[in-house]
Amino acid sequence: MGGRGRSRTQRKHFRQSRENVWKRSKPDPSSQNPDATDDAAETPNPTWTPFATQNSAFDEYYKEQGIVTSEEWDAFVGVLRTPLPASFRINACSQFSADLRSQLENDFVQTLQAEVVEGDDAEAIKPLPWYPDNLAWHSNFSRMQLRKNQTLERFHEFLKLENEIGNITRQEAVSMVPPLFLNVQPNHFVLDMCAAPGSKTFQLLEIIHQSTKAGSLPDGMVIANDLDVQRCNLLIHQTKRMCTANLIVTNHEAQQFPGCRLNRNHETLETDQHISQLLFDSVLCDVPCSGDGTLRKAPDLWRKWNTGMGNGLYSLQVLIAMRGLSLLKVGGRMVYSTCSMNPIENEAVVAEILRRCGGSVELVDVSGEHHQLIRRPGLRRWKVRDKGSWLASYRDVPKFRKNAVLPSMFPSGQSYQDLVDCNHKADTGDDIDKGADGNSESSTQAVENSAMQEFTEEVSDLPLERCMRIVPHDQNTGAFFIAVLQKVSPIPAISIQEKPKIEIDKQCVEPKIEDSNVLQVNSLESTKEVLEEVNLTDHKPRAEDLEVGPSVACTEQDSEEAQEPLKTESITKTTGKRKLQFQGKWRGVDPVFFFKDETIINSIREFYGIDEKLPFNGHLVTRNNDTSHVKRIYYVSKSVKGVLELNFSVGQQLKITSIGLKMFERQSSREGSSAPCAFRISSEGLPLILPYITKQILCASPVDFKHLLQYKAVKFGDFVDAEFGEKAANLMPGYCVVVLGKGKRTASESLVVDESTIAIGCWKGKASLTVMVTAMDCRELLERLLVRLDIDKGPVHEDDKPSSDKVPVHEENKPSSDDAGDEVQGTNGIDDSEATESKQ
Ligand SMILES: C[S@@+](CC[C@H](N)C(=O)[O-])C[C@H]1O[C@@H](n2cnc3c(N)ncnc32)[C@H](O)[C@@H]1O
Repeated sequence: MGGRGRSRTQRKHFRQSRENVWKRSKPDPSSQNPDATDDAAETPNPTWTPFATQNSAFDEYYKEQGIVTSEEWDAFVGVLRTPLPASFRINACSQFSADLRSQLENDFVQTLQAEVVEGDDAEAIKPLPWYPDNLAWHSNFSRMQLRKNQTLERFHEFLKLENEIGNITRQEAVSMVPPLFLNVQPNHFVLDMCAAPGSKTFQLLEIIHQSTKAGSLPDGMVIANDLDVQRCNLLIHQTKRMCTANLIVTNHEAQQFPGCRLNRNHETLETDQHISQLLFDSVLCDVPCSGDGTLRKAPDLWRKWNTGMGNGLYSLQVLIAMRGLSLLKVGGRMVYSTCSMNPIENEAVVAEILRRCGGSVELVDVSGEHHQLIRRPGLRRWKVRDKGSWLASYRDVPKFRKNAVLPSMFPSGQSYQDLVDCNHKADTGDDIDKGADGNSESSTQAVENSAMQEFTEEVSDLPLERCMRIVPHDQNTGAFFIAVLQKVSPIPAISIQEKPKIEIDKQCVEPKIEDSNVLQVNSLESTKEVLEEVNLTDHKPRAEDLEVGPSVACTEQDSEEAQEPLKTESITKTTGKRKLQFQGKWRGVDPVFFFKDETIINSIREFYGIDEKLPFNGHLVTRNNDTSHVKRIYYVSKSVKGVLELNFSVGQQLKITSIGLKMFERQSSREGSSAPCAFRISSEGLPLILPYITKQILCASPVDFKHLLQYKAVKFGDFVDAEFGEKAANLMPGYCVVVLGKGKRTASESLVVDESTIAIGCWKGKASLTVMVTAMDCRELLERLLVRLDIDKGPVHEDDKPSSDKVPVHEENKPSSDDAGDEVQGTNGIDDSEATESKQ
């Protein structure tokens, strides 16, 4: 499973208004820097001037924080000012992962080396040493070079195509690190709290699926959540390439992610309920951040950077991380990560959550894991900068800034009063260990001294050196911060003394960084205090998110009612065919229904001869309760089914934007007029269902399979293997599956499906077979087959040689797609455009 998504690109929906990173259309005199000329060679436009890759506030800030030594400073900023080299990852679940790796190792490594600038001894491309199995690669070409340099075209085309298909993912090297430290297992329930655009979700799914056999599904699952709907769509598009039935995409504020806890009454009622609340084995908390670790990719940030960006996000980051920990099972791991270098968004957040969890959460020492990854220890001392002043302790915070600068942002995590109290305790001898000499007076004095010391330069007493900071000049990457946390016991009931008032200095914070590291200022406006584990009250949805029907103000009562899914059906008068419109609980999101229409299910099972071993009961869902209008039927794994059942029992607390694997699609009227079954198998669903299909399936010789991919439609009489042509002619009209045969007498071969089996969906028309695979997928599959089977040079087996009356199909005599064209709406007419089925 996975990595064989045959989806059509719908990029236009997702193109962000992101500025092109290393060029600027209109010169901005205020930000021009005559010294920053190092990227000028990249552009063909002589009037182009590079970004000002300098910001004195940035320099002052990070020099003072000491994230690198003063001797290293020049090397550090020097690398930050150069474009980021491209990196990518082979999808471990792809059928072609070994082929792709071998192509990189044996072909591109050599051919691309010629393109490396003379005198530069760096490798053109190389595997990232810390990533398992040579699956992640670093290239010394920037994205711009790949786009502009014609001799790199073949490699660039390779990256684009394989990325689109889902065989590789282009991803920043450092962004691949957090999932590696999560220790995810195939049976894990994983929560990815801030998941869009989804590169780490994809990695997590790969791990879940890593040892899955053909036709089976892992026990684990991933819930990928993001606050931003548009970005959720991008995430759905990304993860569709994975072809997984083990994913739910949700759209919540992560700090209020619902716990879906069943109350006791429910529990007694639903005796067969397997899951009684949402708790996860692993949580990825890749929070929104200021993103200055991405400066090499987004140099525009040089101009925008200011200290308010990090300070303003601190409270939200703490809230999200706390929510993640409360949803984590005891014994589970949570990785907290940012692409920011700022200690306020990093060590200060980690320190605060450790304090709040009071020993129930440990910061894990991962220095022995993935040791080839060069990382620096986390800081134990830092300062806060606010409104142009350096603050060494909370004592230094002016009164009017006390709402914006919090005690917990400082290394001691204490307010002045806390320290005074602490000294007082020391004075009275409470809670203070006697000194080794038993001299309490000297101990008290020592504490006082240390408290006073902290006023001048605070040092955290937590083991923050266990955090990891990746800096760009260590291994030619972006920057990243990672902390691995383990929950060792339930989080105690603590009263949060510090009520973090989320106050953003809007003058300081730039609200738009249109990148994967988006700063979401608006999300903060509705942020509330996180619910502690002990009072994990059921999540109350935001009123504005609830579907209450047109022009009805949402009252508290409405939202209560909305918690009862059955009562939320409302009849809406529409002008179209559909009079009855079932509204879901969440505004703008189609509701999820278990699909139980026996007539349709039986007709599908019967038509394709689907073995009963593939369970349908409770595994099929739709986004439309009107079965006569259902367009798509999705398949969900057992784990996802369990979560869905729980979600129904708790009043649909989860706002689900996407769920499961698209398995069946209704034939359009043109396609389906002559087909006995109204549904075809979707290309995403084919790998899962393939081992269970016993009808409408044929095995083609490599030559005939190649011809299908090349010509898209082949007349029955034109197949090289006449027996295959005959069998194809005898199929029922409509959708069918053609498997690439391995043996000699392919058409009569008994079908054995395993992970390496390659199959495509076709349409059986009156006179021909027509492939139902996108042009791009055909191209990619052909390329892979040519490499793997060496079939370009002619028939693979002697017996397959065409006889004089079985002339192979050439371009000039390629079969007309007359009959197929009548029925198939564009041979590749697979419409993947909708993330959810709002138009069903
Ligand atoms: C650093 S990016 C995540 C990158 C992602 N993990 C990946 O690897 O592709 C942060 C994400 O957090 C989302 N976000 C911002 N505020 C949020 C909130 N309160 N709850 C959930 N997501 C939020 C943003 O929309 C953004 O997509």
